[in-house]
Amino acid sequence: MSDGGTARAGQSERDEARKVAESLTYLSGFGNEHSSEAVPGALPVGRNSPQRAPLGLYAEQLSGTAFTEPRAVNRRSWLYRIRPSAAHPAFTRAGNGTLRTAPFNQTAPDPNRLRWDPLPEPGPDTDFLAGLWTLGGNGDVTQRTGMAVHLYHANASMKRVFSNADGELLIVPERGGLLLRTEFGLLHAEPGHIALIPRGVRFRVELLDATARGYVCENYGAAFRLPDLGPIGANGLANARDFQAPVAAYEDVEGPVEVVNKFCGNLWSATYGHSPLDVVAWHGNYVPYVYDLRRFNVLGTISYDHPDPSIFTVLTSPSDTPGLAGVDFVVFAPRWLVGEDTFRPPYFHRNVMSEYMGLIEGAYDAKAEGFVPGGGSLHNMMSAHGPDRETFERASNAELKPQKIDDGLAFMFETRWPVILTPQAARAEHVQERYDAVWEGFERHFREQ
Ligand SMILES: O=C(O)Cc1cc(O)ccc1O
Ligand SMILES: [Fe+2]
Repeated sequence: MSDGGTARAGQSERDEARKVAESLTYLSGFGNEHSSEAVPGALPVGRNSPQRAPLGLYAEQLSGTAFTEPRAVNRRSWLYRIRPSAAHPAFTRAGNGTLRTAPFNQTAPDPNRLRWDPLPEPGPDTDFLAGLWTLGGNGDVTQRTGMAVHLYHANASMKRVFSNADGELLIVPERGGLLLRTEFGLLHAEPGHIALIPRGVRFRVELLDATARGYVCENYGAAFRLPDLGPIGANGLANARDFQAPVAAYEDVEGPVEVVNKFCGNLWSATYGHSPLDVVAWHGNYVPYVYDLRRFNVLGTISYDHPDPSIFTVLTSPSDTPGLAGVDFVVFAPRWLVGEDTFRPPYFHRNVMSEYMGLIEGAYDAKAEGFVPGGGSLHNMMSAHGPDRETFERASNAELKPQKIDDGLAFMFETRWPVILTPQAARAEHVQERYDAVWEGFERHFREQ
């Protein structure tokens, strides 16, 4: 096929995938006990593991938590599939590409404020998995602690299937829609949505546009959950009912399918004789999901001062110390600012937590320039940061009438441990050399009386 022919074939595949993505239906609710069958009668009734599962299917339990974890956090699903997952040959090592895993110990932890431009263009035929590029992270995958920050840039749909034994993947698209074909069914995520693939769940990413770009938080720790609301009450922030899980959908493919598994940092590959996305029915509460960040119910001050951004937490992965997250996912969504006698943008601060920020769209209210969609910044623990000079001057002198911030969508992965860079991130061509300059030139205004 000529190049033009390949491009046209790619376009018609994407059109097909988009049609599928736009006609999906979902099950709603975070952490619910869902059940779904693609063929009526495929789910056993009244038991999980009958002597013979309906329709000649094989039953399998997928455990996301230890069997004995408390009921409120216990996560598992029962899958009814055409072939047992166990039916596969040995995995052999594959190249890791630009994907890296904790422990991150190849660079000296960096106290500097750092900022990157977007990733460069991907090479030809780069699928989502090959397009993953690790910026850094913390913890130790073998201890199931910590997290990694990845970015991705892809221009081809995956033909292979991927699963990650190392942690869950929180995907934050910034450019290009995604169709995620998972064992549980199909999910559609556009920029402004997030998609979450639990640890160990197999999936394939198909592109709905010519290129796809975005961010991934890989969470080695406890599964993301909704934060407690405390005095906020029973509603608000991300509402549980807006999280959407797939309905069962299966591929009945006999023939070679490459399955790639990330295990303790390395990619391993095996060629199965069938598609492992062959789950005809399932039930349980360990499921992939999507969420539209524009549904986030943003709360803030209606009197004075700038609240801490924990009030914008969408999902949190608790650690063993109450209130101290392994990682929080925080969104800065459109909102009104009304604080009186208040410096309204983010304040200057030094934080014991480490902050990686990305931008999905538009601009962010603490930075006048240089923080661009697809780029990112890292303010490691205790590093001094906040508004750049231009933002400071503007906000200090602004007339404080009610103001709608609706020109952007930014987010933060905030973690209790410093983010240690990979060598490729430390030396990247797209690192901004003079980021410190955004805090240069603050005038001295101090007067003793
Ligand atoms: O640094 C940042 O821009 C993130 C941030 C936002 C905010 O509103 C308050 C504190 C904070 O760390
Ligand atoms: Fe900050």
